This record gives sequence, structure tokens and C-alpha cells, in this order.
Amino acid sequence: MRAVFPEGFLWGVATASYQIEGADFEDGKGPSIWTDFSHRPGKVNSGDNGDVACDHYHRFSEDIELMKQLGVNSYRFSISWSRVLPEGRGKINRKGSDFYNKLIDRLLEVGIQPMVTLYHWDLPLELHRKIDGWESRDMRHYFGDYSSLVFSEFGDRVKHWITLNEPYCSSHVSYLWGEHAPGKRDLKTSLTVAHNLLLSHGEAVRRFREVVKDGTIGLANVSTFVEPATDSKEDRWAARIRDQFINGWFFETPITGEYPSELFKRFNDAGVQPLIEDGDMDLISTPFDFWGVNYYTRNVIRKEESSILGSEVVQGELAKTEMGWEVYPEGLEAFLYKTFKEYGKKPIYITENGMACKDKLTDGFVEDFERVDYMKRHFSSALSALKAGVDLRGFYVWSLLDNFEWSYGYSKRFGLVYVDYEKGLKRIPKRSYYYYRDFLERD
Ligand SMILES: CO[C@H](O)c1c[n+]2c([nH]1)[C@H](O)[C@@H](O)[C@H](O)[C@H]2CO
Repeated sequence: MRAVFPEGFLWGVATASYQIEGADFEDGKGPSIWTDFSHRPGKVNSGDNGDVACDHYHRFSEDIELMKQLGVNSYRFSISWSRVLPEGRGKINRKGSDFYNKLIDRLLEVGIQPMVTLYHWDLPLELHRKIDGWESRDMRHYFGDYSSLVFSEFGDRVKHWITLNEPYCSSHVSYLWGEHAPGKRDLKTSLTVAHNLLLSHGEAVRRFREVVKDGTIGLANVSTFVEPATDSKEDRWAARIRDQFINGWFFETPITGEYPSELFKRFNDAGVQPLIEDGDMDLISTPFDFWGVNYYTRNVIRKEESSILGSEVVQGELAKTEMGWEVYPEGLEAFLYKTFKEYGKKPIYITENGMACKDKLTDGFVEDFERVDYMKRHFSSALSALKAGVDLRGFYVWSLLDNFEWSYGYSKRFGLVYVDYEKGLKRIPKRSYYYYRDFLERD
């Protein structure tokens, strides 16, 4: 099926720094908010943390060889801000930047194009402690300075950049639901954080234009297909409002320069709306080049007036992954089409798509047929979107390796490659790795 995708289409795998690198205290790296959070009792399953993770910091050559054998032409990874700027600002840590220079150079040597995420949730702990991290409006300046630094360091070789991975998670999962670092639970704070993240996104785009003249930059969002539990007027309204919260807040706002009006009014009436200062919405809507769509599943929504969102998520009836997420490839095509049509007709990359399975080693191998089926169905959905006119430019499977799945620790496996945490982090390609390799090989 690969042959029917456009020439130059990017087929890749995706990872993130805190989830795979390890070496969390090595070679001058500063702690992040996830260093702190994962070491707090009760925050992460089984007390797991990213101190070692997949030890990618030391094994990156082996992991690039796995990508080369797989046949991908691109690799999406994130830079650990506190590895290059241990305190989030000030003096660069050369050993940290050297790691990424070696990684990027090796990728290019084997014909793999890097796509680099500036921020995938691992904020330097010093910024959190000294200026309250993302709660501070000043973060846009520090994120801008960090962005300018890495653009200058790597922008000669890295031509595809993402400012933020899922500001929805960095705000609401982290400051409203409290499941991610720093684990706070307050809606007004969460909306303030979301505002500061979007300001920082805009600032990074402006810095990018000053430094990298021949590259492209985008924003990668949670992209959950939202639909009503019933066709009732109440549930259809509830789904619309919930869609504005999960998706519209981070897709519509950077395009229009305005928050989704219905939901913003609800928040304003409740006195929890973010404080917007002159120039903020212009900065947030600084024009950028592409969307990153992180699609996994759908949310089925019904009206629930006791919630400020006026809704609750209900369990759908479809088969679910180990995360309890429904397998719903149809939602990918619909989401891609809506994003392309309604949010600026920008090129789109599927920057994450994958599933957690009950991966078990049997005679030294993992027959993850469910993941093969999931991939086939989502590849097919992506092709349908392309045929419907969506300017889809690439597809990154989450993830190359089993890795640190945030508050679930190492209990959830998303990798095409099994990581044997009991036996020296040995890498063992699964059935899905070979499916993807054959898919990429076949014309
Ligand atoms: C609804 O899923 C989210 O969009 C989402 C899923 N995922 C993500 N975001 C994050 O970007 C990754 O770091 C996670 O490892 C990955 C798997 O959980």
C-alpha cells in the first residue's frame, strides 16, 4: 500500500526524551519536572522513573540501526531542554548538545530525516521552582531563548520542527487532572498554563523565522475524535463543547487568534478564563507551517451538567487497547479532514499513532497481531484522507521502543520493538516491526 502514498511522504517512528533517554543525572544534565514527579511516592505506577528508561542516551547507535533496518525515512524525537540548558536558561551544557549532534549526524548518515520536538513535557525543574514554570507569563521568553539556541545549534541539519507536544497534556493532564508533572488540580491555573504554552509556541515560531530560513515548524496536538453518545440535542451540544476543550482550544486558537467562543464564555462566566493581555492573541496566532496530529482514539460524550464542561466521557462499545482506548481508525480520517478543512488548510503530519498491547515474550518473540491490525487499519484511514484531498505529508508510529509511559511507568508497551527491562534492556523487534518493515519495503 505504500506505493499509493505520495513521493516524499515521510514514514517514521516517534519517541520523546524523558521516555527513552535515561542518563537523567549524567553529563551535566539538569533535573526536569518529571525527574521530581517520578520520584514522588504514588505518582508513577510501581514507583517507576526515567532515570535509566531505555538507556537510549548510550544506545542511540543501536536504536538508529533498528530504524535503518526498519526502513523508515524519518524519526521524530524530542530534545531534553534540561540536557542542553541544565537550569532552563543561561549556559549551554556542551555534553548535552553533543549528544544531539551525534544523534542527528548519525540519522542523516543513514538517510533518516529528523523531526525534532522542542518540548515534550520535561520542563527544567529550576524554572518550575524559580518562576513557577508554565504558570508564569515569563516562560515565553525562556522558551524563546531555548528555542533560538537549539535552532542555532541544529537548524543547519534539522528542517522539520515541532514547538510543543500536546499543550493539552502539559496543561490539563498536568494542572487540572493532576496525573502528570507537576500534578496540580485547578482549572483556572490549567487555563493560565495553556495560555502561556500557546504564547510560548508563538514566540518559538517567531524565533524560528529569524534563525532557520529553509525549514518548517508546526504544533503537535492531542487529536481525539469526539462524538455524542446519542443523537439528542443535549449530547450533540455536550460533544461540541468537549471538542472545543480537547481539540479546538489548541487547534482553533492558533489559527483564529481567538479561543473557541462558546467554551470561553462558560469559563468566563465561571471566572476561570485566562488573563489575556494586549498582543497575546497576535503572538499565539503567529503563522506556522504544519499541524502535527497525534491520533489514538475517540471519546464518546454525553451531557452532564454538574461538570463545568457540561459533559462526561462514556465507555464506547468498540474493542479497546491496554490503555482502555477504543480502536477507531474511522476517527482518524474524519479528524484529518476536519483539521485540514477548518484549521487553515495546512499540511498535516500524523506525528503519533499506535497502541498499547499485552505484549508477552513467548520463545523470545512477541506476536503482537493486534498492533499489526491497528496499524493496517490506521494506514488505510490515512490513505482515505489523502484521497479525500487532505495534504497529508507523513505518518509517525508511536513508538519505536517500549518506553516510560508517564504515570503508567513501564507497565504499558507501545513499541514496535520490545524492551526487556528484566534482561539488560535488550531490544527485540515484534511482529509489528516486521510488518512495518515489509510495508515500507513493498512498492
Ligand atoms: C490520547 O492520547 C494522547 O494523544 C497521547 C498518547 N501518547 C501521547 N499523547 C504522548 O505524546 C506520548 O508521550 C505517549 O507516550 C503516547 C501514548 O500514550
